[in-house]
Amino acid sequence: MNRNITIFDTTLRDGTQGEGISLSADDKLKIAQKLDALGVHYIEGGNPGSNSKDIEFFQRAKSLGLTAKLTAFGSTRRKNSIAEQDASLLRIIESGVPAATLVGKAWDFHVHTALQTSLEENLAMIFDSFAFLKRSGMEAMYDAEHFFDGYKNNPEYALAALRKAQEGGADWLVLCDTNGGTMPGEIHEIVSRVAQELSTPIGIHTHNDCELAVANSLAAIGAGARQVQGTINGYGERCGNANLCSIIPNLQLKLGYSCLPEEKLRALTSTARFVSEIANVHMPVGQAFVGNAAFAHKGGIHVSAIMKDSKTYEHIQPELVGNKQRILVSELAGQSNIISKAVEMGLDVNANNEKTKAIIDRIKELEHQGYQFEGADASLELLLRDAFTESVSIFTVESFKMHVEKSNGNMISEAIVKLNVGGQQVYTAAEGNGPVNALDNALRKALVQFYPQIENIHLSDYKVRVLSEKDATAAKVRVLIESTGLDNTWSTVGVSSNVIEASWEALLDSIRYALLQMDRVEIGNPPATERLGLVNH
Ligand SMILES: CC(=O)SCCNC(=O)CCNC(=O)[C@H](O)C(C)(C)COP(=O)(O)OP(=O)(O)OC[C@H]1O[C@@H](n2cnc3c(N)ncnc32)[C@H](O)[C@@H]1OP(=O)(O)O
Ligand SMILES: CC(=O)C(=O)O
Repeated sequence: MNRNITIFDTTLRDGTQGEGISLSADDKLKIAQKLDALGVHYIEGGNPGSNSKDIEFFQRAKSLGLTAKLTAFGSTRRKNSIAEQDASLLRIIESGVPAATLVGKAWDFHVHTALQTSLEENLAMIFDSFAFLKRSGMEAMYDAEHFFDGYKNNPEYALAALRKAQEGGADWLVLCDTNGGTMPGEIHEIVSRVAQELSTPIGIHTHNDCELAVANSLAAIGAGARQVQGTINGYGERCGNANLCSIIPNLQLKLGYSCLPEEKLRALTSTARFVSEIANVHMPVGQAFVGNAAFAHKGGIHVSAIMKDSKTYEHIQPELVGNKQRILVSELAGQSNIISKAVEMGLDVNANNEKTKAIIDRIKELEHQGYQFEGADASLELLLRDAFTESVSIFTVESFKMHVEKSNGNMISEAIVKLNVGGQQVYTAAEGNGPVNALDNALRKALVQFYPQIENIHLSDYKVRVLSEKDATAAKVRVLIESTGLDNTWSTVGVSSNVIEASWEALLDSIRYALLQMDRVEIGNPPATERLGLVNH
């Protein structure tokens, strides 16, 4: 039996039908290149009959030299018209791509209600449109819209629609679960019947309205479909399309089908993250296979076993899909979490070390106070280095002052910091577009003469969360700061009942971590406020 599966990516077409997703022509070109590098077989670039951005995309994509086949999307000709004059079909041919996908009705209810035409006219629309594209020398796929709903309502008509596309010369019959309401058992049964009735290869296109798009795609492949359509991260209309980032590894690593060359499968995680960045859609950390937490271990019992053999809590090796194992440190940690993290940092730590037990207790206590270290790797590293290495204090903070004023309608924030850097007292003031920005500017200004690379670091994210009584011992705020520079990104945390103090704490950790990265000096080791170098404030 042929176990090669054709991967058809529609991130650039159906993916952009997802709420909140809008891609420029430049974005689309970048994503197309990434998809090509991943090794997908077809890239549906858009709908040239819909808008000029998609026309521009197809025009510019010609020079990309893609290995994947670019595909343009459109619908069957309009009712009571002729294919040769249909604007949507003409735009597809003009786009110059080798392949086209035409959506056409397969549900009698839709023909009557949405198209408001006769069942015969819809069949003629399908036949004429494919015959025209084939005469124009294109490869052509039939996206049989609402095929499963149509089949359940009127199987003979749904099959007749497929036969018309086949007679017109369609190269693939792609069965669509457009409303996403079909169950995996039904998909298997219906695809099996289609595979018996028609000779043209079958594809599957599912939507995720019942959270079953991946399961339904796998069911269709099991019943004989050989092309699977989907999007990166499952973006798409309403609840989304079938997620190729789950379908591909499930087919290839679990079910023994061949979708992508093994080495290309390793690009899956970076592709998913790249597309999420360009689409500006946050990726769920727990996204299967490619999420940041897909192989992250938090519970002490899990980590203890993972260190003996990662198969104990991992269903595949994360590297197969380009992801990696992560060990999280939190109040649920045991000594295995701490040891594994410390070893990752190159620290010499063993299980029976008194310091290990002390630092676990300290982390649990800090988490109880509202700190959260799994999202603040750099603060955690400082804590562990403080605990396990000889330390040298780089600077101490003698005081800081904030001044916020509204003058002539303008808000002004000014910060003054007094530091002691290697015995030398430094006193600086700086303004900022808010108190935290002013503090950050004043701190850098004080340190830049000693550590010029600090100029290259900036705050890339700032989050404040109010902790309720149930999260901590008293109402407080937790500030998480993400900093970028030195070819790296790191996160730090601060907690206080005062948002300025919590921000200051996270800022100091960020700067101390940066200095550590610069490999100039070791970071200081004081506990609590001293840990932050805050002598007085
Ligand atoms: C299941 C899917 O995801 S299908 C793809 C859905 N994606 C999109 O719709 C995004 C791109 N769409 C567009 O830019 C526009 O809708 C266009 C350019 C295609 C059409 O725009 P308009 O001509 O203004 O029509 P409008 O969007 O209001 O309505 C769709 C028309 O297409 C007709 N139509 C729908 N499906 C088909 C089909 N398979 N074959 C032929 N005609 C169809 C409808 O009957 C309706 O015609 P009517 O105006 O005579 O009632
Ligand atoms: C064609 C398509 O996107 C659908 O039927 O869902």
